[in-house]
Amino acid sequence: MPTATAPSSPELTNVSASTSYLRRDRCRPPPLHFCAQMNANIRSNPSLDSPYFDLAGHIGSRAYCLHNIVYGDTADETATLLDVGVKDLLPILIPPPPVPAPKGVTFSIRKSEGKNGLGMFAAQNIPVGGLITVERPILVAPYIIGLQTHSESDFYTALLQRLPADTVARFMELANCKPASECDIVEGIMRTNAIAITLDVPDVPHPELSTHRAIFLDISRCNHSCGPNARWQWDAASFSLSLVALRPIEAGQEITVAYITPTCSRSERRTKLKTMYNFSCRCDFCARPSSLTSKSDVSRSELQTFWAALPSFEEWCLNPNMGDYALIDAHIRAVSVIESEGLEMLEYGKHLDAIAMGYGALRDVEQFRQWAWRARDFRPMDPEASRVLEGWILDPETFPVWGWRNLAKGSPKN
Ligand SMILES: C[S@@+](CC[C@H](N)C(=O)[O-])C[C@H]1O[C@@H](n2cnc3c(N)ncnc32)[C@H](O)[C@@H]1O
Repeated sequence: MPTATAPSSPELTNVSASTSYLRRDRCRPPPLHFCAQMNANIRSNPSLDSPYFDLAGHIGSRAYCLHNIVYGDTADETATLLDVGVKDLLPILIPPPPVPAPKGVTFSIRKSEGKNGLGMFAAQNIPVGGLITVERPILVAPYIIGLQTHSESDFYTALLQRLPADTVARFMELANCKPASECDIVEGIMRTNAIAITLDVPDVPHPELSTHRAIFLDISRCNHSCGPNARWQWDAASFSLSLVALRPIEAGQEITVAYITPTCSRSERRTKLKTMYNFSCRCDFCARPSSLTSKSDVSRSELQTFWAALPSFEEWCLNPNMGDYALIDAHIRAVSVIESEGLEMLEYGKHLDAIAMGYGALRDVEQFRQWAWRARDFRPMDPEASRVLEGWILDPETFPVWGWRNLAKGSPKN
């Protein structure tokens, strides 16, 4: 087991007890070919959403500080390396998470057979949409650190030095999937466990990327599944990550998330996971018999293009040549594929909403109520949306698009 002591940190200018500013005087621009490669990678990465990223400009305009966030509602602390503009946007008092942590013990962390180490397991039955845990990060750093003076590992080490010894010890016990030939232990742990979070970025010519890396000590123990039963939900305002059930999870079942978007084929998924996280996936979906693989691959690729191939709700409402159930049937098919592939993480709630809307437009009270309840149950974490939906379920005639399809076809609304 590696020791929890952190080696020496990068050069810092101490300004106050809680914030240190990193010196930029030895900062050199990286070689042109490196900039070109990084620009191409970042601009083409849809999750970073930065089609005009310019590494040279980014580096030239960065000034960072090391700053510990403390919270009013817990004794937890987060050590952050942030662009000074981003740090200045943090509120002085960070509010508590939007939904209070669940009562009682919801999970335990223990050995997971076949999954290289530990995993998170449900300690009680958790309903669909149920909150499993809510956690603050111990450490946050930019996705790309625009200072060439130190290695990435040096920055992470400086952050660890700002945390209590028991927190550092727990960090050092996290999984490391990277070989020593690639990077040191601290960087390996970061690359294995960091979760992408989005922070508010300042509106300047070369903004910091909003995507940052964050470490969460409990949620990091969730293993991957190609049909996960839980998802992460980041709330930037309260600096908290919630883990939410995507379908009912029974006590004792492993809680899993998806490390990659699992709509590609089984072999592509396995190649990605091996390259990025160095493991051969042992999830239940990869373990299905090979006779089911090609059907599953086709179903997953169908979901990738589902929305592009579909007319909009308004088009369907206004076009009497389209069948009354054309849109509803397409969404019901998507729901059934999602359920058989365990992909509720993929806009499942949007399909439920669309089906309820379709039945509402057709003035079918019974079906409208049934699907609207399912849509509500899927997201109980959003109390305001639930309240609005409950109002419509109670009195469907108040639903904003009630009877629209019938109206477009020339029949009366009521
Ligand atoms: C973020 S950690 C997850 C928790 C980890 N099992 C632990 O003991 O802390 C990621 C590592 O867990 C293992 N892992 C996660 N999901 C897996 C899966 N579906 N099959 C096999 N190994 C998996 C891999 O070794 C991977 O690099």
